[in-house]
Amino acid sequence: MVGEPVLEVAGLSGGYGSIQVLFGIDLTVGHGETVALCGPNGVGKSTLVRMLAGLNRPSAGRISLQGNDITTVPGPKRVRLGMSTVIGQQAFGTLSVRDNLRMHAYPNGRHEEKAHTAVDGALAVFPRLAARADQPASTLSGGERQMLVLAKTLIQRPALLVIDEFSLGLAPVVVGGLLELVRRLAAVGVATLVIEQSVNVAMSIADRLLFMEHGSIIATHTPSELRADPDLARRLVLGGHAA
Ligand SMILES: Nc1ncnc2c1ncn2[C@@H]1O[C@H](COP(=O)(O)OP(=O)(O)OP(=O)(O)O)[C@@H](O)[C@H]1O
Repeated sequence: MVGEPVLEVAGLSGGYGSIQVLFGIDLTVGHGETVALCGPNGVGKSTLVRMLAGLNRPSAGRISLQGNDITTVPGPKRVRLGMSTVIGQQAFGTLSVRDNLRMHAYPNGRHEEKAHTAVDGALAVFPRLAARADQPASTLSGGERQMLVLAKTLIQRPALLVIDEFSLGLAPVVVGGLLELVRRLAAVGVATLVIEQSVNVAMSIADRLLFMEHGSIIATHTPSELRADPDLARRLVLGGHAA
């Protein structure tokens, strides 16, 4: 790991009512580190993200953010403590791209001039968004909407960024641009946890890949370990379906 953990999850369990989905998840993400969580459909990746975001309560275990126990802290307060969660491509459709970004620039007592600079800085990273700055967010394509969500995180500068379904449904060229942004965020110290179906995409971005099966993390590997043993990656991705 690079540096001290920004996110520390210990023994996290839980699910939906009487249905248990997660069974004792342990993981850490360090300062400037990018960790990818991979695994077949239905193993509990999104459930874990929902618990990190404060949308679902775990039945057991602990979540710490920068040394603070946030297990029972409500979602909005987690944002104030430095966690930014990207779940779906949320945006306010009727507002323009620029106004969507402005909404994230005003909190934390920033004055207007600083907010403008933050918005312009985020738009400069995404020329496609800059060209559409005055268009309603509802008119953006899926990839452009993902860019908008990530541009917001550039403004927020979270300590921890959690991205669900990082590349789902996006063209490779768009994914390439998003990978570049996550690398930039890592370079300025942001800890990132990405949920990613494609092991190839995960290997191109992550320092470590965690593989889940049936609500547990069953393996942790670096990209170089996986490149050295392509069969290992295949077995982990296929999970219980491997021959
Ligand atoms: N609201 C819910 N109520 C009951 N069960 C749910 C609910 N949401 C998800 N589940 C179940 O929890 C399990 C884990 O789902 P989850 O969405 O976390 O998996 P995932 O690993 O993110 O899958 P995918 O890659 O397909 O998105 C699945 O069996 C799913 O059917």
